[in-house]
Amino acid sequence: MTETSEIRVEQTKLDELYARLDELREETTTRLGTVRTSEVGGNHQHRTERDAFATLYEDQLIRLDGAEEGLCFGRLDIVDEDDPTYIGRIGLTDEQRQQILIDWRAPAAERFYQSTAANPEGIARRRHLVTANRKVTGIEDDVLDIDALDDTQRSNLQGEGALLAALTTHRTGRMGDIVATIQAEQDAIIRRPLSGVLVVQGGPGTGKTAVALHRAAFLLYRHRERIAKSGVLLVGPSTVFLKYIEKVLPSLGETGAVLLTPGQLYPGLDTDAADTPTVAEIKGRSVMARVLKNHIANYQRIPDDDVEMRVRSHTIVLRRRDVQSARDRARRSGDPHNAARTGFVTGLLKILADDLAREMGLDAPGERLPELLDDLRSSVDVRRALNLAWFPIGPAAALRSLLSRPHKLQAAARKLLTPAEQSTLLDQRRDEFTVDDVPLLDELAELLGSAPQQTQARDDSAREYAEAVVDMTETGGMVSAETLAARWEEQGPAMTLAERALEDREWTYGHLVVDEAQELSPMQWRILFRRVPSKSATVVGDLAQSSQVDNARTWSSILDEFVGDRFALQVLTVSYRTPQSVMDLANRYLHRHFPQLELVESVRQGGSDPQLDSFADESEMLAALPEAVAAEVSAAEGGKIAVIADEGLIEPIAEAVADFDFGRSVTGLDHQIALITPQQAKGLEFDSVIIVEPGRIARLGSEEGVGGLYVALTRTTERLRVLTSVSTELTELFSAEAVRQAG
Ligand SMILES: Nc1ncnc2c1ncn2[C@@H]1O[C@H](COP(=O)(O)OP(=O)(O)OP(=O)(O)O)[C@@H](O)[C@H]1O
Repeated sequence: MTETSEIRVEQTKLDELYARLDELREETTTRLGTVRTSEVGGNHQHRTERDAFATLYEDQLIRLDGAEEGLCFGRLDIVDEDDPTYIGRIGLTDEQRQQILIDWRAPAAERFYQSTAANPEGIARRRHLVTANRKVTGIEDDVLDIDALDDTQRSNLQGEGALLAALTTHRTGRMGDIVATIQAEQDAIIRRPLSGVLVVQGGPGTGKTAVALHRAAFLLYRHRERIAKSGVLLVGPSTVFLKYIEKVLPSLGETGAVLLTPGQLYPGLDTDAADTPTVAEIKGRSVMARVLKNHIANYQRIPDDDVEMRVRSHTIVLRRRDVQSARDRARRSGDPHNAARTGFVTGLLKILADDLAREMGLDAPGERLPELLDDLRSSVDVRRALNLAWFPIGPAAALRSLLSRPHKLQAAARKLLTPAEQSTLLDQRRDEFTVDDVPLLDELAELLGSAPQQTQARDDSAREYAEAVVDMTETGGMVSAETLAARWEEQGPAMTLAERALEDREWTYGHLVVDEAQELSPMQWRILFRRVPSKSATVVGDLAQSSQVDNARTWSSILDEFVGDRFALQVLTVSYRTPQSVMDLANRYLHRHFPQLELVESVRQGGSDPQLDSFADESEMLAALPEAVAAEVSAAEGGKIAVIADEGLIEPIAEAVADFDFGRSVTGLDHQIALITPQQAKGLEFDSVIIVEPGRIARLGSEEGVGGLYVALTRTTERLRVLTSVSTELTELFSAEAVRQAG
């Protein structure tokens, strides 16, 4: 058979699958219509069931719609089986309940990704189908067991490299799924068991994010009953990054994940404000947990002497020893500060009521107890004395007080932070909360108990974000009728998984996925494991891209405090993004600073050489920028371009490129050109990248700078251009490159 006739065969199969998809859509739409128009009213149970079914059908429809593009992408010819098996985005059965398409996550699909010529696992041939708009446009075959193929089959081998085809398409500003071309080493990670901590270390572009997202989809599918109710928490470095990846899970039919940045982990707060690296480092240390504990304990104080208090016209005494025993009892309860205060205050009020009764000439309070308690409560002296002894406070106020009052910080941090470190924290304090305050607030909320008023009121941006997540999650989470009914019972119909999770500081998720995990501080790990007490987690990152690159840092040293050595480590070494020519330059740069870190090989051999443009000074460089951008726009042929520069240069660059279709930060993803900092560039990729003034990014070789420049160097899928007005270490590497090439 020729390629065209092979394509015809596959087209017939594809037509059959799409026909079934259409049929199921129609059936589900009819069912949904019937449920929706069924008699309104009925008792609560009926309403609950009806709504549960409506949601089920809506979810089903979304799943079916989501499978429209690329419904079927693979075929397996299994030795000794007459009919081939087809693999797709979802599973389908025909009217007789015969399986006609296997979901990529089902056990039966494993061999599609795992089998190799060395270990064919009973597969004679694996076929990738390239499709567009319900048409088969290409076929690629891997023959895994040549002996198992007959002569005709052997002569019909064809293919254009589905993987390379996928890799060389233009970037769209949003990450897509890789379900058709998952590689065996990636698949092995995706399908690992749910429990325990799995760390995936890999250089830039090795598919860590892709693997983490497909693993989340896999776990939601395979362990739906265990984790769909609680959901998956996915934490990424920035809102730009979350926007970049937000479509992957819905495209896989899964929306049971809540996507947050570290600045959004505390309900009511949504911040990307950053501290200086020195302050962030101190705030991130695990010893801060002890500082905070001491700080709260300091709000439980025994007075130096007995305290005289006026209650109406009487004088009573709050005895020091009574305060001490009430405090000890309250502490022994193990309740958080604000909850334990109730027991503390009640105990003391009883004693004071006895005293007051005696002052009034009564033997005991007796029936007048409520009246006496009212008197005590309305006494300013009593309120002040009890508050001084056990001060009710919320997390935000407690943190502000710790970071702004030297004596409070000193009292809490004695022997834990040096006087110089304490001064650093006090000197650098800011009005707004920062990303590194988030775990401190959460820790305080844990120590204090009930949510404080001031953090319940969400500010507008937080609400908007929550709504965006809710919009996304509401639609496709595969919620069972039972779950939905339970949810209705408890919360009413308006609460979706994401909404509840975002509102509730004590919400616990079924699985945690952390991307760019090398960036997290010990305090951030504490908040994450508090959200996922089962410690079922997929942690992906690259130590080399860290803003705190340091030769001694390993995943063991990062996780030791939380899970000891109980984590599995998988390493990915092949980059699917950056061409080898650019990777060589990035490797060389990295190796200079961190010779122990593993170098990355690229799947894309060759590629155009990175280009360096040197200028006499910064203004000359900025003047030349529009021409460089124009050249990249034309070379990218409609693809995406990033201009990456240090924060301080963003404004002048924005002026220089004002005539182009560009956007800054998160809006950059919706324009042809994104103007971003290395921090914002984390995890993203573009067809072409222009780095402006690498010396400013590298900041004289500071650890943060090296990681940042390495990130910037590895964002391109095609072309890299560097503009500089000062000679730097990177410039030297360019000449080395040229020499190497000349040789
Ligand atoms: N098996 C695959 N098939 C097709 N494309 C793939 C595959 N694996 C990875 N890619 C693509 O390679 C690119 C890099 O992947 P990804 O962003 O997941 O890498 P990463 O390791 O997270 O990178 P970084 O550390 O730089 O953030 C993406 O465009 C991704 O879609």
